[in-house]
Amino acid sequence: MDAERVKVAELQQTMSQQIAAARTQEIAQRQALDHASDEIHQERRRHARELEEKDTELRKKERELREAREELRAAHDDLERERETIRSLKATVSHQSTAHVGMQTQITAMQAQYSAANSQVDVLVRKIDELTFKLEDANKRVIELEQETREGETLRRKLHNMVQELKGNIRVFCRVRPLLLSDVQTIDFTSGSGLSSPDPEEEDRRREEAKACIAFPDKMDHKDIVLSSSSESATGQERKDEWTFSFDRVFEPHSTQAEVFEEISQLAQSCTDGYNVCVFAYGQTGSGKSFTMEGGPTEVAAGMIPRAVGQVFRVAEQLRSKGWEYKMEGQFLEIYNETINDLLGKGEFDKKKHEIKHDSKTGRTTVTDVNVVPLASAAQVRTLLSLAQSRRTVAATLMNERSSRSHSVFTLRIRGENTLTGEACEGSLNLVDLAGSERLEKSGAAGDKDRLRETQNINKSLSALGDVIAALGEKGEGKSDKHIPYRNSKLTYLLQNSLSGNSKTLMVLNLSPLATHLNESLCSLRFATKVNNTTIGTAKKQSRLAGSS
Ligand SMILES: Nc1ncnc2c1ncn2[C@@H]1O[C@H](COP(=O)(O)OP(=O)(O)OP(=O)(O)O)[C@@H](O)[C@H]1O
Repeated sequence: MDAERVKVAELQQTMSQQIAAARTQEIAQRQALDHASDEIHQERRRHARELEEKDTELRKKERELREAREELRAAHDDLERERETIRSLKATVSHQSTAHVGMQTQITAMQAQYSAANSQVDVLVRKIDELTFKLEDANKRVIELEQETREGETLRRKLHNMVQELKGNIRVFCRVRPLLLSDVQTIDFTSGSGLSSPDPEEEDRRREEAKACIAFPDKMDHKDIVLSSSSESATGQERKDEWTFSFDRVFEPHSTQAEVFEEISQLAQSCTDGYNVCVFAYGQTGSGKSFTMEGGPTEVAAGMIPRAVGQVFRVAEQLRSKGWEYKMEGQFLEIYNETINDLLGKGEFDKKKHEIKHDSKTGRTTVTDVNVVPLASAAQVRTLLSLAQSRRTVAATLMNERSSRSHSVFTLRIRGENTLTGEACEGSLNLVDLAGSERLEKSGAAGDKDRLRETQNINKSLSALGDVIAALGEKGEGKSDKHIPYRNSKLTYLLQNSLSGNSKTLMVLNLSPLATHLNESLCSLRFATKVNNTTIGTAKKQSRLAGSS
């Protein structure tokens, strides 16, 4: 038992030792376990951390992958676009290549052209040289021709004046005006057969009856006019009378203002050559003097004054290229009852007393206290003319309700200087509308004191004009000491320098076509014939020609 007990005690001890050893081992193992558990825990934490890091990294990689994919897509798109651009560039390049080939061909062609043009240029340069040479030659010729033209112009002036002089210094034109409606009405009125007839045949018959028998037989040169009348003698026999007159030119009733002016234009031109030109319109009241000289308001109806003035301005302008510079001035006077009125004056009536002065040295005539207007254009002259027209003394007579009872004298003075040739000239153009030339009993003036005085004055001055012309004619025929009665009337005294010597005169005789005016027409024709037969100053003409430059 004790053995047992010792055994048990030994067992117990062994067991206790074992237990203690087991405990120590357990503690050790536990410690090892704790340690291992710690390590596991740490490992886990580390692993978790690593996992987390990996996760973060993964997410980062995924984001980067997404971004990379995005970029890839964008790059892909870019690439597509680039490809597209490249495709289009390739197309352009191929197009350009084609164009280039075309251009190359063109360049080759152009080069060929260029070299051809170059050869042409060479030819042209040679031609230009030749032309320059010719141009220099031509320029020299132009200068020579200009010189010749100037000399030709001087010669033309000489010849022009020679022709005018050969025609005679005083020329006479005769113009018969057409029958007017008012003429027929006047005849109707006096014959008492009613003022207007609706019957055209009756109208024609009356027109024929009203007309004087006037014929124009010279259809070539238009120089003759024949008046005829038939009457019954006391014994009942028919008596026929015929009168033939010849003038420088006869104008029939249908003649236009332009046709009349054509004949006068050369004469008007003389004043730009330094001559005094005088154009008179002569004839009984209502015969068409004012119509001839002033004319109507239209271009076609414009009379000799506006046409002559227009021509003078035109010629002056043309002569400018030949070195001529002209200055022009105008005056417009009226002689009424032997008194001078200034038609360009300011007031309603001209109350000033005007005197006529002649400068024997210069041959210039001036009238004191009258307006002399510098003229710059033909249009300005037209304005002056209408101003003067409104101021003219117009009085009624039996024969023409707008009868002008005064002489009107329009004077255009022209001074010219040639800067190239050194020539100078001074001329004047006098356009005179004479008062009606009818006799006393016809004008109905006999019963009216004022009209009687007017008519006497008109007749006095017209016969003074006739006397002056006749005396000038005698002087021209050799009576060098013949006295010329210029002072017998204001009209002749005013026109003294334009009627003699260095002057050219034209008288336009105006005739009425009416049978009732036949006697008056015959008187006018006889006066005009006397004037037409006058030749003035032949000797003077020659000396002027010889001396003129
Ligand atoms: N050639 C013509 N063509 C058309 N009408 C004309 C012509 N000549 C004159 N007449 C007309 O005859 C009328 C008288 O003419 P104008 O007034 O010119 O006469 P006049 O001789 O000047 O008269 P006065 O001596 O009274 O001034 C006017 O109505 C005018 O228009």
